[in-house]
Amino acid sequence: MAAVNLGSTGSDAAGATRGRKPAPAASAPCAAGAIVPGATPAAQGGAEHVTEPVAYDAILLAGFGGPEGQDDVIPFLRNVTSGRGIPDERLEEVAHHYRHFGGISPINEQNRVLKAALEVELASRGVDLPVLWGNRNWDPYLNDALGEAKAAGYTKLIAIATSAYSSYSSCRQYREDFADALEDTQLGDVIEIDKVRQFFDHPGFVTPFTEGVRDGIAGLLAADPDLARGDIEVLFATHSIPSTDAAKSGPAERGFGEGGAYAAQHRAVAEVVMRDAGATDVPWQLVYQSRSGPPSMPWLEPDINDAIAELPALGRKAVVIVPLGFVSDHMEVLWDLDNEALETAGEHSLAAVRVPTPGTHPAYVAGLVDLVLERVNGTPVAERPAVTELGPWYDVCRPGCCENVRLGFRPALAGIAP
Ligand SMILES: CC1=C(CCC(=O)O)c2cc3nc(cc4[nH]c(cc5[nH]c(cc1n2)c(C)c5CCC(=O)O)c(CCC(=O)O)c4C)C(CCC(=O)O)=C3C
Ligand SMILES: [Fe+2]
Repeated sequence: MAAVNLGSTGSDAAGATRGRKPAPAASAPCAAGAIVPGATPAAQGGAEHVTEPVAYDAILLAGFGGPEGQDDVIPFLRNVTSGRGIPDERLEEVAHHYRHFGGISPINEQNRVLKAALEVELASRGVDLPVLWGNRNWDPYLNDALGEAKAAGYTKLIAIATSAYSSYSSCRQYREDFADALEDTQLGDVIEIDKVRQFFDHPGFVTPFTEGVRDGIAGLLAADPDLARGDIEVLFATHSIPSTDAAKSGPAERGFGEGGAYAAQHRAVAEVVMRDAGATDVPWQLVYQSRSGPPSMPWLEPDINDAIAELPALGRKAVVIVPLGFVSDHMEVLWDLDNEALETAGEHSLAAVRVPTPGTHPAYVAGLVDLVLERVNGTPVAERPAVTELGPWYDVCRPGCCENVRLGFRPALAGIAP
C-alpha cells in the first residue's frame, strides 16, 4: 500500500525519530499514493495521503473563536453549545470564567498573532500564499474568510485548524463547519477546502512541550535542593471528551484501546516528550480537564484535580503540568490550569509549574508552514516528519473517523463519507 509509511526510522530536524505506521488491518482497497490532479480527495478511491502537488491559492487558518467583551459572552457560549444539551448551570459557570477576564478570551488575539507569524515565516521562505482567518464560533467567522477568498478570486484553500488531535471536537467538527460555511455562502461550486493532517506528532508541535518539560523539571529542582527527580510527577493535561466520542476518534478500521485514537495520540506524544526531555526517570500520567455535559454521561478521566489530590499519597512533592492538548494559552489553560489546577496543587502542598503552550514558538510556526508545503508539494509519505509510530496522520480522514454518536453528524469536507 503505497500511501502508508513503512519507511525506516530516521532523524528529523528536531532530532526525534520517525516511526513506522502499521498498515491498517482492514481498510478499503487503497488507491496508489498519487491522486488525480484537480479531483477532490473524496473522489480519489480512498487515498489516505495526497502525494501529488496541489496549486493552492491561500491558507485558511481556522480557529475556535472567543468573546472579546462582556456582551459577547453569552451569545458566544450559545454558539458553542447549540444543540448540545449543555446544562444552563454549566454555561453560567463557564461565563464566569470569561467575566473574570473582562469578557475577553485571549484566543482571538492569539490567532491574530499566529496569523502574523505565519505570514512572516511564509515570506521568509519565499512562499507566496496569503493567510485568511476564520473561526467556528465567533467573529471573524469562517463565512467571512470565505467571503474574502471569493473577493480575491481564490478557489483552492488549504486549511489549518488550531487543533492537533483526532476527535469530533478537534477534527470532524471543523470539517463539518467548513462544509456548512461553503453552503451558507453558496460558494460550494467555486471554492474547495482541503485540510492539513492532524499534527499531534509533528515535531513543530511537540518540540515546545519537550523544552517546557525539560525546563519545568530543571526549575523545580533548582528551586528546592532537597527535591529528587522521583519526587516530581509530570501531568499531561488535555480536554476531556465524552467517552463515546473518544471511542470513535480514530478510523473505524484501527483499534487504539481505551480512549480511542484521541487518548492513544496523547499517550504516544507524552512518551516521546519524556524521552526527549531526558526524563524517563520521572513518573508521568495523562489526565483530563474542562469536562462538561451531565454527570450521568461518562467522559475521559481522571480529572486533573483528582489526580493532583492523589499525588502526596504517592510520595510526590512537586508537579509539572503540561497542557499537551492545547495550542495556545486560551481560557482552558488560563482558568482550568493556571487558576484551578495550580490552586489544587497548593492545597496539597505541592510545588507546581505550568509548561507553555506552543503559541508562536518558532518551531511550531515553521511546522505549520511545513504541513502546508507537504500538501503543496505532494511530499512522499516516508519524508513527512512524525515523532510517534501513529503518524504521519491521514490527509483525508478515514470513513467513520471522529463521528459523534450523540449528536449525529453533518456532511464534512476533507474526508471520506460518512
Ligand atoms: C477536544 C476539545 C478541544 C481542543 C480542540 C480545539 O481546539 O478545538 C476544545 C477546545 C476549546 N474549547 C473551548 C471552549 C469551549 N468548549 C466547550 C465545550 C466542549 N469542548 C469540547 C472539546 C474540546 N474543546 C467538548 C467535548 C465540549 C462539550 C460540548 C460538546 O459536546 O461538543 C464550551 C462550552 C461550555 C463548556 O461546556 O465548557 C466552551 C466555551 C475553547 C475556547 C477557549 C477560549 O475561549 O479561550 C477551545 C480552544
Ligand atoms: Fe471545548
